[in-house]
Amino acid sequence: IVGGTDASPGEWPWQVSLHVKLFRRRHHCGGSIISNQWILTAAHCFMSRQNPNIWRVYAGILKQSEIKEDTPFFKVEEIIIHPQYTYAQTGYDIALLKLDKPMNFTDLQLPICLPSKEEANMLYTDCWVIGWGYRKERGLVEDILQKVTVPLMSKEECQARYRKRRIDDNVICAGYDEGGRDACKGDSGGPLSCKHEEVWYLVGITSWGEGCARPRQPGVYTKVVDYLDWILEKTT
Ligand SMILES: Cc1c(O)cccc1C(=O)Nc1cccc2ccc(C(=N)N)cc12
Repeated sequence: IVGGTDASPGEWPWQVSLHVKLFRRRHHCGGSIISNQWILTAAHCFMSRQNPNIWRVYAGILKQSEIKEDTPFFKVEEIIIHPQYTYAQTGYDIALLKLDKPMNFTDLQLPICLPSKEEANMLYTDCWVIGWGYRKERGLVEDILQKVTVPLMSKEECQARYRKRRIDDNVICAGYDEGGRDACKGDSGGPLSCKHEEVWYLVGITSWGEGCARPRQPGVYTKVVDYLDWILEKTT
């Protein structure tokens, strides 16, 4: 996250850290708890790493330094990548992780609501993106979970910013024309959470952007409401 601030314990209880147990600095992606056995994340997190056995899901943590050899984690029973995914810039950047066993909800690990189809065109005005990703383009994984508020923008405005690309219908863009505040590498798969009438909704999944926090280069997020049928088909 570029231009953010430290999150507080229990502020974002649906955020998880996806680790690959092969490398040293192991946080690879974020994800969101949507039920006691399912995590929603980005498909691009799993390119070249689709073997469920190498992944570990850490929930209820605020700092990466809390994770030691004996810190409990959830194993992944199944990785379901959207069948139309090829790479982040062309959309369908969404994946589901089935945990090997249901988690117990606590104050530090709770699900976030999926948006409803009736609210598909809702203009959310209180949206935040979070993660342990880079603070700048040539950065490192952060220790303390970061948060930053970002305004949503229309698809037309987003397409105007990314003239060289076709902006997929099923994405949401968010960011500031002046730049400075955005998600970045390592935040991928994490939630774009929006609060509406005291309830938090999983509106987007951090997917890509040209660099990070550059002027007129907004963050691009998978538009979760457009995948409700796919999510329900796979998780029920
Ligand atoms: C390609 C690249 C790097 O190698 C290092 C840092 C950023 C980038 C990059 O161009 N964009 C990105 C690469 C991977 C995940 C990203 C997630 C979000 C954003 C965002 N701006 N909202 C940019 C990303």
